[in-house]
Amino acid sequence: MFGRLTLIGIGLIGGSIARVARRDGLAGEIVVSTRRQETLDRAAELGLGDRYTTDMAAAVEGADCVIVSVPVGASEAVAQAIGPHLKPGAIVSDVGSVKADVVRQMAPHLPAHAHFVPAHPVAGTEHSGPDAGFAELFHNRWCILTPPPGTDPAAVEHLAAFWRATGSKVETMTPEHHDMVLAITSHIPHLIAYNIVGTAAHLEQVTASEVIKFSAGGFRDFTRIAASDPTMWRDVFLHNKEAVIEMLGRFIEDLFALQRAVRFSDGDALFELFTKTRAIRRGIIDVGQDTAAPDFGRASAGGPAEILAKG
Ligand SMILES: NC(=O)C1=CN([C@@H]2O[C@H](COP(=O)(O)OP(=O)(O)OC[C@H]3O[C@@H](n4cnc5c(N)ncnc54)[C@H](O)[C@@H]3O)[C@@H](O)[C@H]2O)C=CC1
Ligand SMILES: O=C(O)C(=O)Cc1ccc(O)cc1
Repeated sequence: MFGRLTLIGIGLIGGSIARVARRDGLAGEIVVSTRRQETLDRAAELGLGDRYTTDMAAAVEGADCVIVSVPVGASEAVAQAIGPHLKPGAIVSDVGSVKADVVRQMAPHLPAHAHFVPAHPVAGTEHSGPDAGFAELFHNRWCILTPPPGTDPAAVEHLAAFWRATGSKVETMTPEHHDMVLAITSHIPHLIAYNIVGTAAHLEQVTASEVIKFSAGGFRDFTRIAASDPTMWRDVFLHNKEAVIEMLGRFIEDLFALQRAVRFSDGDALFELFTKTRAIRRGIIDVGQDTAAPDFGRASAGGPAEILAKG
């Protein structure tokens, strides 16, 4: 796929790209670069690359493709460091969970002779660091590309082919649309998990040991998500503010409608909503993962507030 692939940042995502690229021969040479020597040493122990350096400028020299896998708040500093050293025709990409702000941070520092194709593999776990990666992470998961208008179609197709070779399914959209969709499907679920675990931890009448002891499946699932990396998630919320606030507004409206239904014992409204949400889950399991990318324009047509308002 690429002669020389440079990975800047070698945590869960960079480490998973390294593993699948190595396993399936997707790159002639893998150069690994990260900020801290300790992380680089660990990556070397794990055999994730062919060459290792903390000097990002040196790491990208002669690279055919550079993939930046760092917390989104660090994107600008990385682009600044690597921009002047990219070879003509190099593809530069990232894996950030936020797209519009990453484009704003990186694009001004990249030379016109490189091709910038931002990407987001929608695949991950609550773990982080080079040990957390695994080659199968991207298998049958979506990877969203958000190339700026005018990007060389051949470069977009080259990166798309790389992601397909990792096992991903590829979809292209604008960064703004990406950020709105991911705000509701990923960012707000994480915010809710952080919030509910925080609320439980602050309860005065319930001890911490009771929270653990009596946590049913639902709460346990939230604690897994709330164990996600604090730096990464702080950066997601700082850099996708507008979309998160917009979607959070809708979420809060719907939550108030649900509170009202509980207060007034409106069993019919609750039953109707829960029936619809069950069908949505079954739809995801039956077809969603394997066929089309989710269409959130359609899904927003009959939200909880509308269903509950009718009841
Ligand atoms: N964790 C997940 O489930 C997913 C994460 N992402 C995105 O991938 C990116 C990387 O996330 P992970 O691999 O999970 O994180 P991680 O914490 O496992 O790895 C981050 C890497 O970036 C390096 N790094 C940290 N700060 C840096 C800085 N200021 N300058 C240069 N390098 C720095 C670290 O040394 C490490 O190698 C993030 O932008 C995140 O939004 C995308 C999909 C899923
Ligand atoms: O662990 C989970 O449940 C996730 O949701 C993983 C994840 C985190 C961030 C992303 O941008 C994509 C996927």
